[in-house]
Amino acid sequence: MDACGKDGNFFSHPYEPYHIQVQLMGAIYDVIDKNYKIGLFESPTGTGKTLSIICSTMTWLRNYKRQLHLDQVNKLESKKEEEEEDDDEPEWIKEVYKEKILSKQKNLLKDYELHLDEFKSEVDATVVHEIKDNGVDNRRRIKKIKISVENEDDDDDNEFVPKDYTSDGENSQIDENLKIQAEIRDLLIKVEGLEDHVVRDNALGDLINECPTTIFYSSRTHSQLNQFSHQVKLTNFKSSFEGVQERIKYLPLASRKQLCVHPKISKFENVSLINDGCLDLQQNKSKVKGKGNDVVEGCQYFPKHSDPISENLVKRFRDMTFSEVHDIEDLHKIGEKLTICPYYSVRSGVNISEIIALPYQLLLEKSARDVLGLKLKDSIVIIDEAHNLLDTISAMNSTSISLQELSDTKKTLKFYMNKFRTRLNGGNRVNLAKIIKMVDILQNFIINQRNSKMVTPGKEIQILDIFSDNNGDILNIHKLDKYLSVSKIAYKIEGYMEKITGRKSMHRSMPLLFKVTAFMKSLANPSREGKFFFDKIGEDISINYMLLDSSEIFREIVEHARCVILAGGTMEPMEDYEHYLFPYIDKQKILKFSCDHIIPDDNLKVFSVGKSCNGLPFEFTFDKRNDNKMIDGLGFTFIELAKNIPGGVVVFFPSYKYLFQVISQWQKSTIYSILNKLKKIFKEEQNSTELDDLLQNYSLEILNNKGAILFSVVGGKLSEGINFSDNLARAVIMIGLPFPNLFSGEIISKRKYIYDQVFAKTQNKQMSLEACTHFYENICMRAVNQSIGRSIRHIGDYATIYLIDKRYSENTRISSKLSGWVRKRLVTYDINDFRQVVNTTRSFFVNKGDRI
Ligand SMILES: Nc1ncnc2c1ncn2[C@@H]1O[C@H](COP(=O)(O)OP(=O)(O)OP(=O)(O)O)[C@@H](O)[C@H]1O
Ligand code: SF4
Repeated sequence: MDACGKDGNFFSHPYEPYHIQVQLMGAIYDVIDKNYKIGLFESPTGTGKTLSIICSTMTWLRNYKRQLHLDQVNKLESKKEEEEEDDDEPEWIKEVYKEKILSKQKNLLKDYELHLDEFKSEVDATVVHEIKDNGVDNRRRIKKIKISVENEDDDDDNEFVPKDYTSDGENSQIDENLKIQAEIRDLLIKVEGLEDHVVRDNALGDLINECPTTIFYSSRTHSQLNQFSHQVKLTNFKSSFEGVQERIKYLPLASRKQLCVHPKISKFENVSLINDGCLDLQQNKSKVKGKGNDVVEGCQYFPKHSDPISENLVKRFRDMTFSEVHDIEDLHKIGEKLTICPYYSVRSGVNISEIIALPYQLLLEKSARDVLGLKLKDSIVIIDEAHNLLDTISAMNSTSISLQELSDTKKTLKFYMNKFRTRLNGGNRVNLAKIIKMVDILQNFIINQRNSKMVTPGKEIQILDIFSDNNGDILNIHKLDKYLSVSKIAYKIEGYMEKITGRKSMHRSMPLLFKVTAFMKSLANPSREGKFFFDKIGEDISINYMLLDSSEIFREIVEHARCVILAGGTMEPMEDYEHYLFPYIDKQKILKFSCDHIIPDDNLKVFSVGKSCNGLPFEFTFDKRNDNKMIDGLGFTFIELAKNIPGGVVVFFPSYKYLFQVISQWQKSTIYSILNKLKKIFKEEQNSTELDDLLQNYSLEILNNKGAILFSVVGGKLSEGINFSDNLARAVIMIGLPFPNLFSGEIISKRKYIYDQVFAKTQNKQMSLEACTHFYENICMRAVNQSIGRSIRHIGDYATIYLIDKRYSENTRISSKLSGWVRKRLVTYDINDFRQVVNTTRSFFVNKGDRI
């Protein structure tokens, strides 16, 4: 039970909750119920955080809804009394009246639940399973229907030519009157036998949710969101009306990348291309040559508002979605089955939902929220894996372009212009020429600055300087920005280049022309809180635009929501969120809670190792880390540890470069081969795509032999999201402190910004410098906490952690920034006495029953 007597039953937890889960659920409930504005929660991975979040928020919501119903009845009753003015009705009549109003609402919910029951069996029996079991047939059907669209591989490349453009942007209106071919729709209905359903009155669901509060759950990756859906599936909550079985109304939202069912558009790897491809389809009536000269306008899956058949399909989609808890993949299948676009159809469920799960992008961007119709007012906003939230908001609003990229873009644009010159109207030609000119201006600016030795990382750039000796101006950028948005030219050109070169630009995180487009948009609309500056990537020079203050973007969410909950496995140090994410919030309105781990105290030991086994001090600072004697000392220390640790050992290095430097040094002597014999060495490669193979081979080695050692990099592919339970990591070793590069343009700009902000407030140099140091250290320590949290995954798990650098023990500010559950298990001993580390390690594992 928590301090207020709430236990697992109160929260309808599907398991017997761990002690810390009860505490966490109680604290989250309090944030919502006691009108805190912000909750900051750290719950180590493996402690069932997701269920704690779901159970506490849903319990509160259902309690709130019950109370809301009673309040509504009381309000109506008082209104009636006021109108009738004589209040001498007996109490029992009032009760009957109340009962009557309540049962009306209750019956609505009951009817909707019964209505959903019908869909549930249908979804189970026909959609999900049929597609799984019988996928080939379904896919073939869909292929057949869309054959005309597939055949649009026109010889004359029409699809890559933008629609005629005029400068007043008259083509910018999305044509709302696009018609989805009636014949195709009829054909689909015949194939699917949907007539019965579409004529059914599906309006029931529209009425059932009068609660103004929705729970928004947001996480970074698609797999985290799916994991959340699976945890929601495990739960069941007390209904908001006695005697009615009330389902959780759960709606997962995603981008077109996950939800587009168009056979061609959905094939693009890159979300920008899918977005523009979809919008382009809707903007342009694409005449398509197919069998029987079919003409398809827009996307045939796009829901059409004035078409009753289409509207009914959307409602049907919504009810199938709510018939049980579904994940994104299910929604995709339901959309395919109903031949209605899931990306657009999900919006019909927004007002009924109790929990909406969505990726960061859709929550954090105002335009995305508006398009989806998400109302944050009075809502409970949960941001999971929130340790990178500041960086994520900054990255979402930052852009960059390098000299090399500008040069490649110019070549591509010129090539495209030559190819399509005769088919581009005047408006397109003029604007493409202007884009080339703008690229020229940027290129020349960088080259001139470089030649005048004016380029240093972090050096601020004023937009006006870029345009000072040329005739490009800000007005032009605004016009170009509009052209880029309306014409979808980046999509057209990238699509064409991919076709002729076979080059998969779609595989890049962002195709080049989209990058240039995004950068030009920043030039056109820089935020007050953003800055332009130079940076260097090897020999290449870039101009970066970075949002330095994320709090303004986040402010609208905080101000509208009832409360915002930031949760994560490693949230410490937490002060950055208060300083840089919601500095305007009164501290009294913030509740912070850092959970212990579920493991018993003696299942984890943490050592800070200040000296090697041969007595050399460990200090992996930038200046000292190249000392080969220290690197050899590290090797001997590893050998000693490897002799005394069972199973797998995961090691985190501060960078790939340093990892390879250390290995090549060890290979010069016998260190590498001795260690490799004790535990086979595996290492993460910077550009490797074969992570699964690496992990599988590492696991197999541990299973079959004496264990293995895995070298990886902080911030690399293995430091987040991958869990090393049990024998996969009996030890985690952290080498040094992974500070980001102090001389990168990004860090220089951020530190300067923080300094200026603090100085403006305090006029105190010392305090301003300290704020910069804290900020810099916090980035490092969050990364340390994230990496070392990989090894303990469940209540019975046990491991040791070695923090290899004397600064971990000598600098108390550093050790105070370790996660609470790690800090409290730091072994106190003479850090210069390595024997003690070895002996304690040995007895730790012997006590656990391991054979060393
Ligand atoms: N009290 C409990 N008893 C048994 N199993 C539980 C309990 N609480 C949660 N679980 C289950 O344990 C599994 C692991 O949960 P896990 O710790 O990974 O969730 P999490 O803390 O949200 O993880 P992460 O921080 O990695 O997102 C889940 O399948 C969950 O259903
Ligand atoms: S309307 Fe839907 S299915 Fe059609 S292209 Fe757009 S996202 Fe894809």
